[in-house]
This record gives sequence, C-alpha cells and structure tokens, in this order.
Amino acid sequence: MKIFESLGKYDYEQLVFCHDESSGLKAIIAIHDTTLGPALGGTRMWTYDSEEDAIVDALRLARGMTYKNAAAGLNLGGGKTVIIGDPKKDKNEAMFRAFGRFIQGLNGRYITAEDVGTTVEDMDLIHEETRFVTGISPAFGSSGNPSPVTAYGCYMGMKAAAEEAFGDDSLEGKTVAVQGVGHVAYHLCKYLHEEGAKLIVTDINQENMQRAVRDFDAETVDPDRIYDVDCDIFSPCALGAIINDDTIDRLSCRVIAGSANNQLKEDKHGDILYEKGIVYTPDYVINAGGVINVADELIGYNRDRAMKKVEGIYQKIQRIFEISKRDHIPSNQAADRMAEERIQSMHHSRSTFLMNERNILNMVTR
Ligand SMILES: NC(=O)C1=CN([C@@H]2O[C@H](COP(=O)(O)OP(=O)(O)OC[C@H]3O[C@@H](n4cnc5c(N)ncnc54)[C@H](O)[C@@H]3O)[C@@H](O)[C@H]2O)C=CC1
Ligand SMILES: CC(C)CC(=O)C(=O)O
Repeated sequence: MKIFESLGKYDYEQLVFCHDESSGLKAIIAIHDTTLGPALGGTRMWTYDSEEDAIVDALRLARGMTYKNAAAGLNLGGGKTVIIGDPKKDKNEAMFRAFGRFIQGLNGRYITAEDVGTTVEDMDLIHEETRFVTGISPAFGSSGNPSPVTAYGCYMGMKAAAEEAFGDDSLEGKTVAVQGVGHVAYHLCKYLHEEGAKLIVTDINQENMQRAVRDFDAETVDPDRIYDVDCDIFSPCALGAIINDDTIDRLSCRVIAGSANNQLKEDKHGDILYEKGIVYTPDYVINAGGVINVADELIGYNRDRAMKKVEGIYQKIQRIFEISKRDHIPSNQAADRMAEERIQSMHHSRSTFLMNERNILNMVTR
C-alpha cells in the first residue's frame, strides 16, 4: 500500500501508528480534516485480516466523521481509530491506558469515543490518561454509552425517509429488515416495535438475534438472506460496504435507513439506488445522534440540549431530500454537498489570525 498516495487521495492530515508491546496495543489513528475543530470519532476494535485492511478502514471511517460532524453542525473535524484485535479476547487495562497516553500526546487534535468493539468501561480506562475522550461513565458527569442516542437519531431519520417514500411518517405496520442487532439496533428495534412495525432481523451473533426475538417478536433470517427479504425498509446496522455490486439488485425495499457507517461500497451505488427510486438515507447524517450526544460533553453535558439536537436529524434528512430533488442528484451526493459547503465556508472565515483562538476544547475544561 502506498500510504502517502492514500492520504493524498482525500487530503488526509495525519495517520498515527500506536504500538505497545507488553499490552498488545496496535492502534491506528486517522485524522482526516480539522478545519471545523479537533477531530472527534470513535475507536473500533476488530480482527482485521491484514494491517492494510485496518488502515483502509481507519481512513474511510475518519473521512466519514469529517462529513458527519460537518453535516451535524458540530464544530469538530473528522478522525477515527482502529485497534487491531479481538474485543472478546484481547482487551486489557494496560492496552487502553497506553492508548490514552497516545491520544494525550496529540494534545487535543483527536478526541475519541466508543465504536464497534469498545465500551464505556474502555473509555473510562482511556480517561485515566487523557481528557480527550468522550462517552465515559455518567459518574464523571458524562453522557455514557452513545448507542441509545444514535438509535433515537436513526429512528427520527427513518421516519423522515418513510414520509418521503410513503407520504406519511408512521412506521406502524411497516416491515423493517434489520441487519445486525447490536448496541444501536437493539434500541432502534425497541422504538420500531413500540410504534407497531414488523421486524425481521439477522445477526452473526445468536445471542443478540434471540434477544430481538424475545423482546420485540422479531422474525429471523440467516445473515446472507437479509438482502432478499421482502420489506418496506432495509436497516443496515452492522458493518460497512454492504450495498455493493453483489447485493444491490437483491434489495426489494423502498427505503434504506440504518446506523452502519459507510454503507455504500462506492459512490456509484448511491447513483444506482437513486435510479431505482429507493430512498437512501445518508448514513453519516442518520447515525449522527451518538456523536452529537458525546460532543455535548465537551461544553458541559446537558441531555435535553443534546436530545433536541438529535431530534433535528428528522429535518436534516428532509433537507437532504429537498436538495436531492432540487439538484437532481442522489441523496448521498446531496449530503456531501451540504457538508462540503459548510467546511469550505468555515475554512475561509477561520483563516483570519487569532492569538488565542476559541474552540470547542477551550470553552469548558474538565
Ligand atoms: N454505537 C454508536 O453509537 C454508533 C454506531 N455506528 C455504527 O453503527 C453500526 C453498529 O454499531 P454498534 O451497534 O455500536 O455495534 P455492535 O457491534 O454492538 O453491533 C453490530 C452487530 O452487527 C452484528 N454483525 C456483524 N457483522 C454482521 C453480519 N455480516 N451480518 C449480520 N450481523 C452482523 C454483530 O454481531 C453485532 O451484533 C456500526 O457500523 C457502527 O460504526 C455509527 C454511529 C454511532
Ligand atoms: C460513536 C460515536 C460517538 C462516534 C463515532 O465514531 C461515529 O459516529 O461513528
């Protein structure tokens, strides 16, 4: 892999390799763009097939965070970490504390939080070494696990998409096929079940799948059959790149709305969904609830303020559909346009020299 060529492709700022032999830490922090403020994005722990796969994932996810934070109206740039390892077997205290020290070394250029494979407890360990971590225990005055709030934002975004596709935002009686019923999707299924939606779920983790059956009367299908399910809404809530050349023609839904990051394998898959008339809810807009919630910690956490902002995902998605219709472009491009315009305009207005520049990190200290 040609690292600088990869960084050049989408103008990445920094790629940091963190290594601690005794704890087994192998982490890669990718910082994409800090025009709007320090880079905030979660830490994913996953068993990658190769180091190259891990780097590619960190880069893709970091760039996604730049767009997510910009589109959500946050004064934050985009970054992400991947830790190479099995979250069930390889975690230890020293690993997360060593990682916390590497984050501290970046002196606020990067702030972390949970992602797939990491928990509030892991964030608390990182917090032993640095203040540049969010999603830590409520006992520290923080917001805790972001997943339930991400789920609420997804629910709001799904309703906005239902209104676009069906002319009414009610999900009662709608069939929703959910891929992956982990932290976010469990809470999403709860909202959907309460509203009277019919759930068809899948997961590679039997325990998670059975929990959805038990708590929400969900039907199940095998993981590789989820794309063939006859449904109104397909909700990808596992990993990325699942809308690709192999799956796109199998989908029979009218709406795609889920929490997974980087759902489209390539931008061309957004064009194909648009041509097929499938209402695609851009992933980084619908799943911004978690980051909106943890970002609020940086200015002194206020749950009501954060939840109100998360509720606004409904209007944000409506706005994206408006741009898509006005400019005759797919919704993923409409979202990109919205995010890029904000970054560009701020890039210009923030170029004036200031001795003590105000930013989200020096508004409140903790
Ligand atoms: N947790 C959060 O607040 C946020 C999460 N996201 C994204 O949402 C997605 C889900 O996140 P979490 O719920 O936190 O993760 P999680 O790890 O708790 O849940 C993911 C679930 O998907 C299942 N899964 C993995 N591969 C699968 C496959 N091929 N087929 C079926 N199921 C599969 C896993 O077994 C697990 O139950 C991820 O893409 C994450 O990056 C995005 C924004 C915030
Ligand atoms: C889990 C969030 C707090 C941040 C993040 O990494 C994301 O939104 O993907």
